[in-house]
Parts: sequence; structure tokens; C-alpha cells
Amino acid sequence: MRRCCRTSSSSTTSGSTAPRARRAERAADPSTGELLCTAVEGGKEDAEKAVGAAHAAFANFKKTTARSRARLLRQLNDLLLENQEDIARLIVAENGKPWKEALAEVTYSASFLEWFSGEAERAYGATIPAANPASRIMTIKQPIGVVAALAPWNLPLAMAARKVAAAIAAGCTVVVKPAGETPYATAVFGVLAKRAGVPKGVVNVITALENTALIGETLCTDPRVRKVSFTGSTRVGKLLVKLTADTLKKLSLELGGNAPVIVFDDANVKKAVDGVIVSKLRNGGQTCVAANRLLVQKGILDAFLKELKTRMEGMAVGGGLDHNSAIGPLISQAALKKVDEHTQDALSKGATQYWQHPASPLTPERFAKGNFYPPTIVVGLTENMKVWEEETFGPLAAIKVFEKEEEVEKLANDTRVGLGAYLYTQDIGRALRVAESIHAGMVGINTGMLSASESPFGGVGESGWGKEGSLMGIEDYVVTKAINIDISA
Ligand SMILES: NC(=O)c1ccc[n+]([C@@H]2O[C@H](COP(=O)([O-])OP(=O)(O)OC[C@H]3O[C@@H](n4cnc5c(N)ncnc54)[C@H](O)[C@@H]3O)[C@@H](O)[C@H]2O)c1
Ligand SMILES: O=CCCC(=O)O
Repeated sequence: MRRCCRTSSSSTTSGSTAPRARRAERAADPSTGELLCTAVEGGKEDAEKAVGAAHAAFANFKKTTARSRARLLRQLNDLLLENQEDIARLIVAENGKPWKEALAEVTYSASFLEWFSGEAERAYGATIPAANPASRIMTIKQPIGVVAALAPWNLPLAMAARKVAAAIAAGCTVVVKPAGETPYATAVFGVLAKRAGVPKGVVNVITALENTALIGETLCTDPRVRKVSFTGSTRVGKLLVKLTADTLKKLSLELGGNAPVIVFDDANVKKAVDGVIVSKLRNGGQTCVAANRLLVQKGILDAFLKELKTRMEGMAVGGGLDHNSAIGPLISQAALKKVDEHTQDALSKGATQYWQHPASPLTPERFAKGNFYPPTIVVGLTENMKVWEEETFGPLAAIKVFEKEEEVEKLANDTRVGLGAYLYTQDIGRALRVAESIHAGMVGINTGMLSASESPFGGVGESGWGKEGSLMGIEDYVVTKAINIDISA
């Protein structure tokens, strides 16, 4: 990759808006800490300009046919896949995740474009039997308007693609603000949208690091923006609720989780560990559906720990461009500090360290330069520990032992958030019983993977509002209009 590049703030997909000279934001390579690139630091004026472009484009885009928008999405899907390796390299550089995961993120992103290309044509209205014999009632679904899509750094391309795909399918125009840490994959997404034929002003990318809050506020308070879709922390989600209140925008919030994983005595150990590896270690533990509290029944504990350790020992820690790496660095030094705080807090309150990864094959110098945290297993998790109360967002596997099924509902639901949850058992009755009792938007039974473009993604409680992806995903981008007709002569 080139050492320095520029992306434009307030650039429409037509590329008609030239970037002005601005203080550059800096993106660091998480595996070395070195400056990777600089990007334009957008400001309030840029955000307003991007909204203006999206607002102007909406006048025509809302009138396009669903079929034409479906074609645009399919074209963009194809371009992402054709450029998969180049985009994956960018994702590894800015986010740090292992190569295979970066490739998978591109496929995952493209799957939203493909999925919503189908959904575009299925945004059906209804005909409603009227009580008045002279009346006919029908509904139509129309695009809500300009959308602000605020995306996080953990899946820099996929989270933007999930929002933009639904918006285009519905006939909305969008201003996308990627996380300041990871502006590049989203900027490339904007370029590919242009190549795919997405009209000028429909997808606008604005980049900023330090001005993130200012841009967030500008987008959330601008009356021309009718919907905000955010993925990130619960803290920021609550802030956006307040900021959008005065203009009553529709909000989709995909916020933090604190996923319980329940492993019952009768689980298939190998399958349970496979699932925990995926849900705990995907992106180094930095996903909102990451396993956070492992609840393991006493009878299976030894076998589970042994298998988990063996599997984690076999995973190399290192930079994502080393194709052998299975666990990459964390996004920042702050993230590293948080994981260590959770580990030390657990150990100081009575947990014991069962195992810690030697962090091989990294040399100590290389380890020290990047944001690497050695994957760690602790046993003896209790309700007064930080890792019990909030998501660690890192490679710490904290285990609490339980004895009876009756205990787990209370334990699993001892949190104000409810995004992902997982359980492992071979008893179908127990699986459904427990799945129904868990306070979460998504439950994995004998699997650690909840993410698929066709599956409704979203949480309950303080994990947010709305569902992304799936047949429900387009609903947040449309408004339903009822049309009443008098047919009397
Ligand atoms: N749900 C998720 O996928 C997700 C993603 C990132 C972080 N998190 C959670 O948040 C914790 C802290 O990470 P973080 O500090 O990067 O999260 P954060 O919520 O501060 O940042 C996430 C995203 O929100 C944007 N953002 C931050 N403040 C904003 C504002 N005022 N207006 C508009 N956008 C704003 C950031 O640029 C980034 O894109 C993590 O440990 C994790 O628990 C969750
Ligand atoms: O981290 C948040 C989203 C994760 C996913 O879509 O799989």
C-alpha cells in the first residue's frame, strides 16, 4: 500500500466535489502503530455540503424504479467481489484483522448488496378491506429521505455496506461517515459505487477523526436528514437519541452487547469450542456479538477447557498480512488497556488464569510495537467483575461454572443489554426452552455465528433499536403511506 493517500470529504459518487486543503486525520496501522495514511479531516461545512448533495439527489432518486436500484446494487456487489483482495488489504491495514477475515468481510459486505437487490423489488404495500363499502384502502412504501450512516471501525466495510445497501434499495440517499480510525475501505466503497453507476449525490462519504462528534451532531440535527443509522457503543447511541429528538428522525441503533455463552453438560465439546472460537475471537473479540461471559456447566468444564486451550494454542498471533495469523492486534492502545483492565480486575477479584497465549510467533519487539493482547482464559468469573458488567471487546475468555439449568436464565439475563447469546446442548427441548428465555435479539444454538445478510441483526434493551439485514432491514428506510379512495359514482 502507498504510504500516504487522500480521501475526499463531502465527495459525492460523481466525484464532482474537489477536496479542499484541510488538516489531515491520521490512520495508524494497529499491528505496528505506524502512520499508515492521512485522510481529509471533514468539518461541519463538509457535512452540510454532503447533506445538501444527498438532499438534491433524493428528488430524482426517490422516483427511480426498484428494478433499476436492484441492478445498481448487483453491479456494486460484483465490483466488490472483483476487487476483493485489494479491499481486503485496506481492511487489514486500517483495522488489523487477519487476512482471511478481511476477505470474508468483503464477501459479507457484498452479500448485503446482493440481498437488498432482491429486497428492493419486494417492498410491497397492502390492500386493506375497508369498513365503508365506498372506500378502498391501500398502502405504499416510500423512501424516508436522506440517511446518515455512522459506521464503526470493527467491520469498516460491512457495517457501511449493510446500511447503504438497504438505503439504496429503498430509494434513499446517504451520507456515510466511517470511523476516523478506518476511513479507507468506505472511501473505496464510495468510488466503486460511482463505478457501478450510482447517480451523483446518492452515496456521499465524509471522513473525520477529531471532528467525529461535530459531524455526528451536524448530521443528527439537520432537518434534511430523516434517518440516522448508527453502529457503535451504547454511550454514543444514547447521545444520538438526544441529538435527533428535536427533528424526530427515525433511528436504527446497533449498540453494544455482553453476550452470554452457555455450554451444557450434554454439549458436543468440539462443536461448542468451534463456536466459542468464532464468537470470541473473530476480529480479536471486537464484534458487538462477541462471546463475553462463558457459562459452563460443571460436568463438562474440564473437557471444555482442555479443548479450548488446545485450539487457541494453535492460533498464531500476528499482523493480518501474514497469512498465517489467526488473531490480529486490537484497534488501539485504549482498547488494549481496556482488555488488560478487565483481565486484571477479574484476577484481583478471585478468578484464576487458566492459560495465556505465548503470543508466538511474534517477537517481543514486534509484539510491543502493535496493539497485541495475548489471548487469555480465566476461570472463576463472578458478577462483581468488570467483564461481567460490560463487553471486553478483546481476546479474554472469562468462564463461570454453573450447576443447574435453572440457574442460567438469571445469570445470562443479568445485563441491561441484549444483542447476541449462544447455547450449546444436544437436547432440542432444552435448546428451545433456554433460547426463548434469554433476553437477546439473536440466539445461536450450537453455532457461534449469527451474522448473515438474510438474518435479522439487532438487539433488545440497551443494545439498541431496529433490525439490519433480512426482510426487516428495509423497513427502517421506508415510510408507509395509506391511500384512501372513494369509489362511489
Ligand atoms: N456495536 C459495535 O459494533 C461496536 C463498534 C465499536 C465499538 N463498540 C463498543 O464501544 C466501545 C468503545 O469503542 P469506541 O470508543 O470506538 O466506540 P464509539 O461508540 O465511541 O465509536 C464507534 C463509532 O461511533 C462513532 N462516533 C463516536 N462518537 C460519535 C458521535 N458523537 N457522533 C457520531 N458518531 C460518533 C465513531 O467514529 C465510530 O465510528 C467498544 O469497547 C465496544 O464496547 C461497539
Ligand atoms: O460488530 C458488529 C456487527 C457484527 C456482524 O455483523 O457480524
